Amino acid sequence: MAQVLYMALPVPAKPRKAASSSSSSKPLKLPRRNRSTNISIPTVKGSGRRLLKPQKLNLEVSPHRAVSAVRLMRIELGGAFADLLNEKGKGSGENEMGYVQRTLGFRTRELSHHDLRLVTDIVGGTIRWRRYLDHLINSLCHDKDISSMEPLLLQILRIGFYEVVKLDMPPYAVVDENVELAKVALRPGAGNMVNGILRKLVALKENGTLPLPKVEGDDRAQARALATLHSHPVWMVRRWTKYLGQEEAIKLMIWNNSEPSFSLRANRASGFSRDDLVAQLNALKVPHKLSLYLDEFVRVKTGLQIVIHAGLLKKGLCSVQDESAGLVVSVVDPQPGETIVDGCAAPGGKTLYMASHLSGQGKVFAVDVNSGRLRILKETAKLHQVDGVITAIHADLRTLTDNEQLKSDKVLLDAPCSGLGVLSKRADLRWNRALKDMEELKKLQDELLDAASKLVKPGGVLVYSTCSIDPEENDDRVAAFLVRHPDFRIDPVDRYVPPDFVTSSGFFFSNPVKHSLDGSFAARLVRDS
Ligand SMILES: C[S@@+](CC[C@H](N)C(=O)[O-])C[C@H]1O[C@@H](n2cnc3c(N)ncnc32)[C@H](O)[C@@H]1O
Repeated sequence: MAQVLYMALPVPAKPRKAASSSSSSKPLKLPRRNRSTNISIPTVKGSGRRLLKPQKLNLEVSPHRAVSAVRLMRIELGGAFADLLNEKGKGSGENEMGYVQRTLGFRTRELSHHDLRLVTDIVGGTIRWRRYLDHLINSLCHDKDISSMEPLLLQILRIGFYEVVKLDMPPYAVVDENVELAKVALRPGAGNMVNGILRKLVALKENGTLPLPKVEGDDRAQARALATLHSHPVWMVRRWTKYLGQEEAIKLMIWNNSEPSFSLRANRASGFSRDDLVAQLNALKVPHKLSLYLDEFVRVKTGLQIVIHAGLLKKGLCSVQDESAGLVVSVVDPQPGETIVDGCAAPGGKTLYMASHLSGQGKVFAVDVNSGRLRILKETAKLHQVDGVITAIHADLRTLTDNEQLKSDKVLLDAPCSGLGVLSKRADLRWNRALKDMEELKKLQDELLDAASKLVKPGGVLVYSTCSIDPEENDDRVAAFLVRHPDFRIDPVDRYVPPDFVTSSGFFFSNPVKHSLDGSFAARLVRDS
């Protein structure tokens, strides 16, 4: 009965062993004990209680490390999206326990909100720093090539290395906990190996002799060293060094590796003002700052989990939306009574914001080729009480060019892009992009621009936007478009966004390093009457 109660109530964290900042030369001894137990876990389903079949419950392994290791494996092997927001639902702690059970062979206690926060930090950080961590692991495992290492063992090592080197956690606790995880989830020998390697790392760190590369030699060698030191793919370092210079490229990588901050947009279509949002954030004790640029936006550095758990998003009172995305909508400048095509609309961040500007008069045609993402858009539109002005269209934009009914005052093309402007929020993205993607993306962007232009009424406006900082996806696409479509001209955006965001060509550009926002781009193009 005591164990049943244990599952039903929030469980206090396992008492930590005394942390030590010095690394003793003695091998770390782990107490021999029975680490798992078979118990029945009662769950409440609907109105009746249902007894699940007995599950192996492990009370010794730290739950957030076990969940982090399994999530990292899923992301790397299965390509699962790094759900850094950790909303309840798919990818959340609750569902994840099933993956833990299947992967490790045991469950841990359920995750508390604090555990979920730790999972988010560890998973995000370990992914961001993967190249750097792997370099260190490789250097310390002379006899083992990490590409042939068991996937779970590698993830446990990465977590331990990240905690020691980047989180500066007490080494004793990190070694002890990760050794425990490796022993229980793999075998005692794996625990011994983790023990030996982590202890070597701790010693090197304390002596200030981590084996890191020097930035020297020719351009290629320097790019390789920087790529390791700042944990990015070499091709990105080379590209940014070419476009921005080495100093700015380094600043950008430092930004991409920093903890992301988020903005919230109060949904005025639900009658919820920014003052209302601020009052709620004060009540929840979530630190925040008003946006300097947009009336409905508030910046939140920490405490997003609290906002999510308080249900503000689920009630449609606000959205998580970066100010840079809000400023793209400012470039569109939606007005009541207008018809607007959002050509690549899902999951709908900009559609919903544009719709909220229409005050119930006008129409947004939200087109997207991805039915799943479009479904999310439709559901959120209802929640945000703007579904009356939104018509969702499941189609490839390139097939809609002859549709007279869609000819609109304004067309927004928020094109599929590399996402190189949002790497601080999308920790996994840098490893999922390749240089060859850029060529395919540019071709798609040109085709979509051509298609979008056919839906603009004479005298109407086409806004082309991306969440990329790469000139080849931004300025260059616009320049190529204007050559193909001499009936369009640039309308400088200085009437729509603060001067700090206006480029010399009259485009909108948010620079992550300069503005502390996601990187995004928008060009406003007017069609001849
Ligand atoms: C950058 S995302 C759009 C984000 C969206 N505007 C927002 O603010 O939430 C690009 C979208 O383009 C869609 N897409 C890609 N190719 C498309 C095509 N040929 N026709 C229509 N939509 C397309 C993708 O499914 C994806 O949802």
